[in-house]
Order: sequence, then structure tokens, then C-alpha cells
Amino acid sequence: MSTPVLSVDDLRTQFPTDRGVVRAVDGVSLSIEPGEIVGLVGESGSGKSVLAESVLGIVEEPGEIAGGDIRFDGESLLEMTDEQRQSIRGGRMSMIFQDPMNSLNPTLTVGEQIAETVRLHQDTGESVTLSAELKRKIVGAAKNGEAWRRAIEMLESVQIPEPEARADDFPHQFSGGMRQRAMIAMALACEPDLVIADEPTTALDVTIQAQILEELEDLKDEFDTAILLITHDLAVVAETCDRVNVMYAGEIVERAETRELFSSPEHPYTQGLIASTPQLENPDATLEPIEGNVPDLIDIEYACHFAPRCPEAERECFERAPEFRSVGDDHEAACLRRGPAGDRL
Ligand SMILES: Nc1ncnc2c1ncn2[C@@H]1O[C@H](COP(=O)(O)OP(=O)(O)OP(=O)(O)O)[C@@H](O)[C@H]1O
Ligand code: NI
Repeated sequence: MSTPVLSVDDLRTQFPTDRGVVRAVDGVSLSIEPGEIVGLVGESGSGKSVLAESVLGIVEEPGEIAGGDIRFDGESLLEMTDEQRQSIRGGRMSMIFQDPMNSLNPTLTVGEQIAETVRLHQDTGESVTLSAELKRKIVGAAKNGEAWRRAIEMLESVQIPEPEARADDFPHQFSGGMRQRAMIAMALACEPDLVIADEPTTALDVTIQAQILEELEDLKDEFDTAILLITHDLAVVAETCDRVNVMYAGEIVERAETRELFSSPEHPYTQGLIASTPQLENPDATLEPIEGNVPDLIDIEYACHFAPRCPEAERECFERAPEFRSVGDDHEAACLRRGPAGDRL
């Protein structure tokens, strides 16, 4: 077995608030092998983004990682200095967010910001300065550099038409879909081992969304990058991911290979999610929403976080924490009412 690119072990991330401690990530374990696309799916408020922020080391104050470990290429990120983490971020590990306008610098041309990332993280022998843009305009020197060539190459590989001309555009001159492509180009420019993509296509219309997901898959193959794809959209997961983790109220409740998960979902929450999602093949089928809402993650006192919404819950579900049990090939669910006959409630 190879070393996983990412392995998260019993991670706990929490936010102290006036009303109590929000346990946004409450004992999560997951791992990603090199070159895999792993999905993280669950309703709004289940802790997906906080998990991503924990891995990236950008949890908002006063939030903190209160327990567990996160290993990247075998090394604990939590034991590293801020400096070490920073040098990994944007280089060997990069991110793509829902709104590229917030992640792109509006005052730098698209080509220049990709080139800057390359200069920062790869040893091109070119200096990194905030005034690189200015220098380039005045002297034009940076355009002959390796980093600038790399930027053009990346814009080309994410299918930006006329990449050499468009590299001189500012982010606001790009359409939404093109901005997201530029984000992807930037995220992949240093050939990272891992990309964390948090709702990367949610803001885009369906056609562009499909194109971008397809591109992400192609790029994954080209660069052998592992991707953690976070979404609340099951269709995106079904289309794109090799494996899936289903998250509910701060916990992973089920994990399996994608096809297995959709053909035989086991956890009542996953079953509920699938039943409440419109099916492409069968758009007229009646949808059955899961009743109730994700609880706010303060002081959850019952053992299975889904129990209050679960159609199958028994009293014991509120009292005894469910451990992961095997429910199929490489397929596990954390539910007392599932698993081998002898264990099942
Ligand atoms: N800075 C913060 N301070 C306090 N609570 C926070 C903070 N950030 C997130 N939370 C809480 O953590 C929980 C998980 O939020 P998170 O954004 O991770 O959910 P999500 O699964 O990404 O949802 P969505 O699909 O809407 O993006 C929520 O209850 C949220 O209110
Ligand atoms: Ni989120």
C-alpha cells in the first residue's frame, strides 16, 4: 500500500461561542490515496467546509483543532510550523473554492497571479515581489520567464481560448466559468499532490458545471493529483468521485466506492439523501425530503447524531454511539441498525 496523500484521524474542530461549543468536526477519519477523487457530501451545516479548512490550516479564529491528527504525505500537519504549512499550501496542496472572485486578486492579471504562484512554490530562479505586475508592464521582463510560460500553458490546459491574450486580462474581465477555470489553473500550476475543492461548481450553471467537472477529472489524470471534492450535490459526486464519504452533523456516517454507495446505500441518512435528490433518469419520481434539519452542533447529547430524524431509530440509538461496521465490499456505515446480523440492533 502506498502512503495516503491525506489521512485524517479522529479530527475534532470546534468553535467556542456565547451559546456553547460548536463541534463542527467531531471525530472524523478519512484518507485519500494518490490520484483519487474522494467525495465529501452532506447537507448544509454538516461540517464539510470546516473539515476542509482544518486540513488547509485556515480555521477561523476562535475556532481550533481540539484533537486528532492530519497527515499529508505521511507527515503530521499539526506538528509543523506555520511557515512549513504555508509553504505546502498553494504548492503541494492547493484549493479551489466556490467563489473565485474571493480567491483571485482583482488587481493582478490572471496570467500574473498564476505566474506568482509558480514563482512562490517552484524554484524558477525568478524573484517574487509584489510589484511583479508593475515591473512586467514597464520592463516586460517577466514574460520571458519560465513562470509566465507555465501560466500560459496552464490557461491552455483548462481550455481558456487564446490563452496568451487572455492572460493579460484582469479577473473581472473573465466570465464566471472562465474565472473558475483560472482558479483551477492556478491550483494545478505547481502540480500539487492534493487539491481540496469546496463546492467548486455550485455557483455555475449546469452546462458549465459539467464541463468544469470533466476538466477536473482530465487534469487529475494528467497531473496525477488527488482531489477532495466537497459538495452537497449527489449528482456531482456520482459523476466525478471514486469514493464517497457521507457527513452528517460533524461526523462521517458512511463511506464506500461511489457505485456501491449509490447502488446500495446503507445508512438511513444516506438513504434519505438519495431519496430526496431528483434523479436524472427518473425526473418525475416523487421526492421524499428528510424531515427536520441538521441540528446546530452545540451540545448534541444523543449518541447517534441522526437519531432524532431517523425513521428507524430505537431508544438505544440515542444512548450508544454507533461504530463503523462493514456493510459490503469496502463499504462501512456507522449505524447500530446495520451491519452483520448478530451485531444489528
Ligand atoms: N467561524 C465559525 N464560528 C462559529 N461556528 C462556525 C464557524 N464556521 C462554521 N461554523 C459552524 O460549523 C458548522 C459546520 O459548518 P460548515 O460550513 O462546515 O458546513 P458545510 O457542511 O460546509 O455547509 P454548506 O454545505 O452550507 O457549505 C455550522 O454549524 C457552522 O455554523
Ligand atoms: Ni461548506
